[in-house]
Amino acid sequence: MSDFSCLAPAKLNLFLHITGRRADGYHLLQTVFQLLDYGDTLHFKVRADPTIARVAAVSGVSEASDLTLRAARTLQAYAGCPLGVEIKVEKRIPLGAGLGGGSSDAASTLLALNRLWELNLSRAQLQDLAVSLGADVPFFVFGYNAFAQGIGEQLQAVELPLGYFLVVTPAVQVATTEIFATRELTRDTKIIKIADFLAAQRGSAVGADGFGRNDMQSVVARKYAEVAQVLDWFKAIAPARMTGSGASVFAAFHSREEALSVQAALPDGWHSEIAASLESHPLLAFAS
Ligand SMILES: C[C@](O)(CO)[C@H](O)COP(=O)(O)OP(=O)(O)OC[C@H]1O[C@@H](n2ccc(N)nc2=O)[C@H](O)[C@@H]1O
Ligand SMILES: Nc1ncnc2c1ncn2[C@@H]1O[C@H](COP(=O)(O)OP(=O)(O)OP(=O)(O)O)[C@@H](O)[C@H]1O
Repeated sequence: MSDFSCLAPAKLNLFLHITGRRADGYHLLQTVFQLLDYGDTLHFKVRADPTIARVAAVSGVSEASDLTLRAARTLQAYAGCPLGVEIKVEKRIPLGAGLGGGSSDAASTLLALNRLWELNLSRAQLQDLAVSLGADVPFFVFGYNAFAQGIGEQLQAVELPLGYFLVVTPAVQVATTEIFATRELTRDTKIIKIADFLAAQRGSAVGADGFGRNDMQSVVARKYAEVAQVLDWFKAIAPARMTGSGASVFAAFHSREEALSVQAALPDGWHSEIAASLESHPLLAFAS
């Protein structure tokens, strides 16, 4: 069906610090987002009438909550665009895994339709629209590996070393809202300067393992035994950490071979991917 197809890449949070809370209840974060070369594939077919439709449902995602449709409708209304689109998502990024799948699908929809509908909106305008779709969406529109603050919408590009990530996703979906609402969550981690992270990373391993932590990890591991089990397994093998609000856990390696050898040792039945780091969103050149 497709006029245009593109990747909606997954992300990792290399560390995730919760430093406070806004008056509206949203949490203030400091995090480094790493783009991966693996993700969903989106297909778009522009329509001459204003209909926005999905060709096939993503399993477990209702029409009303589908972030690709919400992104397209938000953009159409903002720009007063008379055109429509049919969208098909080939889903690879597991749901509720902390890999930003829905957010990335939404951002790629904004970037692709800005070009396909010939709207010429600026990146800053798209980022403003993005935050209304979810806290992780502005990062994917920004399109570079980034240090993020605020609720994730204040972004600063960072150069990260190239590397390979083994991402293990237990068979549970973690609800981000539930974890942010947990009373025992640490919400007062000391504010860092990005220079601290960059200095720690210089000359050290990819993924800057060791720098900072994921403040949601202990809460998620207590609630979801499957996540605790994956973190435990890695203890004797390689430094590993949860991404976002989980459930995925990742470890960083210098070569694909190293990642493959650890993957080969995983217990039978565990779902895993090996992904390389990506410097920028593949749609950036197309969308601007
Ligand atoms: C955990 C992260 O993935 C880290 O990158 C993000 O902070 C979550 O981003 P997201 O999935 O795009 O989250 P959203 O869909 O915007 O928010 C889901 C819910 O999580 C809570 N939420 C989210 C982001 C944030 N900074 N503080 C929050 O308290 C809010 O209750 C919100 O209603
Ligand atoms: N295209 C989509 N792909 C995945 N989830 C979607 C999509 N559209 C809407 N959603 C909804 O968003 C919810 C969160 O999905 P997602 O996979 O992005 O979570 P996540 O990886 O934990 O995200 P994050 O890292 O941003 O917290 C899903 O449970 C689903 O209801």
